[in-house]
Amino acid sequence: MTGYKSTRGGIDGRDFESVLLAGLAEDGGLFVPAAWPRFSAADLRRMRAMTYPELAAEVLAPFTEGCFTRADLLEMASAVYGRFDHPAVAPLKQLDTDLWLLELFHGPTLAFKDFAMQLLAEMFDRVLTRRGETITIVGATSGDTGAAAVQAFAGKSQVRVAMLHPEGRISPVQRRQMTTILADNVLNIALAGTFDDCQDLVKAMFADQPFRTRINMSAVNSINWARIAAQSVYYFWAALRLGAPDRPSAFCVPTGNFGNVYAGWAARQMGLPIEQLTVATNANDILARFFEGGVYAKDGVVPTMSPSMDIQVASNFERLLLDLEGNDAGGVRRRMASFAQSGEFEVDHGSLERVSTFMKGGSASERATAAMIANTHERTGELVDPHTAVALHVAELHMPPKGVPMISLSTAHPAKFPDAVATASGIHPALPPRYAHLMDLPESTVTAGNDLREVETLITERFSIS
Ligand SMILES: Cc1ncc(COP(=O)(O)O)c(C=O)c1O
Ligand SMILES: N[C@@H](CCOP(=O)(O)O)C(=O)O
Repeated sequence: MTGYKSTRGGIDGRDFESVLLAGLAEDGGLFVPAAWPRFSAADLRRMRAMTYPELAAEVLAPFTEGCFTRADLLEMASAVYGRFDHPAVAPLKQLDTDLWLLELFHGPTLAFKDFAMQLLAEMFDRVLTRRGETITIVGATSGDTGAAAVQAFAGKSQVRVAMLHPEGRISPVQRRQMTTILADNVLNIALAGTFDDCQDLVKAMFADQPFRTRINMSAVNSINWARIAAQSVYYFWAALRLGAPDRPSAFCVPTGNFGNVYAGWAARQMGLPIEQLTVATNANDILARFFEGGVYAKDGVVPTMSPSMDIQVASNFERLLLDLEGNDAGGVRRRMASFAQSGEFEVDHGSLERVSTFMKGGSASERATAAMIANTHERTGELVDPHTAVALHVAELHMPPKGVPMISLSTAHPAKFPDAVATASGIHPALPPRYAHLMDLPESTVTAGNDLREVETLITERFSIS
């Protein structure tokens, strides 16, 4: 059975159910599997014939042993991915000889977050019913996680959701996807600050043990291991469609919190032949700079047309760091302490060289992003959102050797960012009919300062938690 440990070394031997419920480890670290399950080439060949739900059950089964059986997973995944708008769930489109787009925006809230969030909602339902417990999910969003979480958990009797977003820094469509769902178990908080401030507050609430216990706090950001596991499935799906395990593939991933690209790293650890993972950032380029020089140094967050990636502190980077440090949790603790104190740390040259053999980084300026939206439409007829355009720009800079397909992840529907897309391409992307009235519906949000006590009080008062 796969057991879980914390990246900071304070916890070992946890099972999936407690990792799912806890979200963040009690020592401040992130949960990772103590050992990676491995799929052989024969296993991968067998997976080629599977539907998306079957594949999800196959990939996730080793991670959920003791909590969910393969049959449970298949039941949940069939329900979840049956709700997606596209029959292929995650369709692949060829843009050029070796360049492909993996569309991950056909779920209920039009972004890749639905892949994991919808499944997490099913998992929480079953576990909480079994245990007779109620939890409070506290999350931070730069737009898409919040929309996906509110949609997935609204109206659930054993879950309350408090979602913090940076006021004025997400698109109106993203905001309205959260704030127009007027459910008693949902609290939207518009925070005076950046996404990083929101995420810091969530971590501070986790560190406030009495508060954490009082509200029975949980997480659905990608700090929760279940998010990463569920997101790794579409890497298998895409690579298998393009010839894995007999042909390697490369991925380019628009990146902010490093969850999505870490899910690709997880797929590679499980035996999927991924030759290259490219980390694409916008002007908030802490990760791109890391891959250039091995220094991870925080800078101010600047607003861009790809707001979901306006992030400087990439939570999941800590998971990769543990692998780079050769599983030395002490090294992770020291680096994270240095980061907390001075806003930076450095890895040694050997680690950087090792990771650079298969991980590349790059960033796209606002001008390059807009040009990529326009060019892609002109060349291929595809209208892409700004996050997808960032990835396509960086993919062009780091194309793998000829014959290896580069799969660039398309993480959001262009209609979530209509102004940026229209300015770049001259075309106004339309929302699907089910969102026809989104811009007319009443909203519910409270505002808050960047203050731990203020936000904690908002949460306990709103949900009448004594
Ligand atoms: C549309 C979109 N693209 C890319 C990202 C970046 O993904 P990650 O935070 O997993 O790096 C996000 C935010 O998570 C997003 O919402
Ligand atoms: N871009 C994200 C930020 C949070 O990412 P997560 O994957 O850790 O939940 C968003 O859209 O909210």
